[in-house]
Amino acid sequence: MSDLPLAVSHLTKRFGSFCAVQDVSFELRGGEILGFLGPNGAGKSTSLRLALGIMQPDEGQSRIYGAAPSLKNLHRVGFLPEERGLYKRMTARNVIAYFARLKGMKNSDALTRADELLERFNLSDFRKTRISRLSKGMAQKVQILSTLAHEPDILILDEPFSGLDPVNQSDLELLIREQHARGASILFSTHVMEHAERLCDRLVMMASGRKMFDGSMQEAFSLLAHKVRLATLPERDLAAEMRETAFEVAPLQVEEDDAQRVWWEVTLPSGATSQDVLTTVIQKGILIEGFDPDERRLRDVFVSLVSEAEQKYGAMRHG
Ligand SMILES: Nc1ncnc2c1ncn2[C@@H]1O[C@H](COP(=O)(O)OP(=O)(O)OP(=O)(O)O)[C@@H](O)[C@H]1O
Repeated sequence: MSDLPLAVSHLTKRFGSFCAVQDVSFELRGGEILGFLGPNGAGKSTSLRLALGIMQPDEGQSRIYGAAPSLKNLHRVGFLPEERGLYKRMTARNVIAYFARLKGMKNSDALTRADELLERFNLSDFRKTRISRLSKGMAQKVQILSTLAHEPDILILDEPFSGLDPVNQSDLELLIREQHARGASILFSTHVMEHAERLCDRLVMMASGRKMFDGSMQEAFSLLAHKVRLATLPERDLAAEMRETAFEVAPLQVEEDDAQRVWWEVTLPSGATSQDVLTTVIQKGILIEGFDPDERRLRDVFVSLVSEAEQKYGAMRHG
């Protein structure tokens, strides 16, 4: 039996002539946090439903610890679906305990666990409040707690951050880290790159129904040209003076700034570091008046892959 918590291969799903998911393969490895990224309509939720056997693929297969999804192995999974919904007339405490019991916990243990989780996430005052009386964000927190109350080995969270305020988003990040620390393998989907940047070991990026990237955060960043910004005194023409080097330099701002500096953007060849740029500039006797190291963000990788997918595959998705 495979040790891989989740492995999907060549999943394809069509709705009529529309291809929601096309030949998608990826895996969730033991003990990792995997970010599942993609714009609206990319096929993330459909892929997760296919992965868990909630929906059947037209092609391809899914394996949870080496076996097709079944009641037996789904006990090891906590799934937060995209569509939220809890029994509105039940109290927060009972709803968490109910889901934990469904996944095999004893009633008394399930209630104790519900109390612990509600306390831990500042919802103790609401333990006897019906779901219908909770705010949307609170109800979502309760739903997330219901997903993980039975301490599953695998957590699959579809857009867990959406609809939460910044404080609750931080609480959720903490919760995900705690679940990771106890050994859970976690996959969460999001459009909010910052969460993925802070939490994930690896990323899978979807766009236009296809997998566009699968790799580490570092590998994602290496897809982008690495740039730094440098300021010089206005009399220096850094672009001209660096022409014979491996660095490509372009003026960033024609006007002098308040400190009478001009800014330049330097594109680094692969493997070069910010330090290499500084060394080269200093060796040329150019005074550096300002330095702004590259802040490559996942958002940039995302935008670039999404536009590539739309150009390549956008039209092919329909029929
Ligand atoms: N049951 C369905 N019938 C028809 N089309 C569907 C169905 N489910 C999903 N789709 C379509 O498949 C595409 C992918 O949807 P999916 O919900 O998987 O995307 P997503 O990446 O999760 O998007 P979002 O981030 O907006 O939730 C969308 O264009 C959607 O309209």
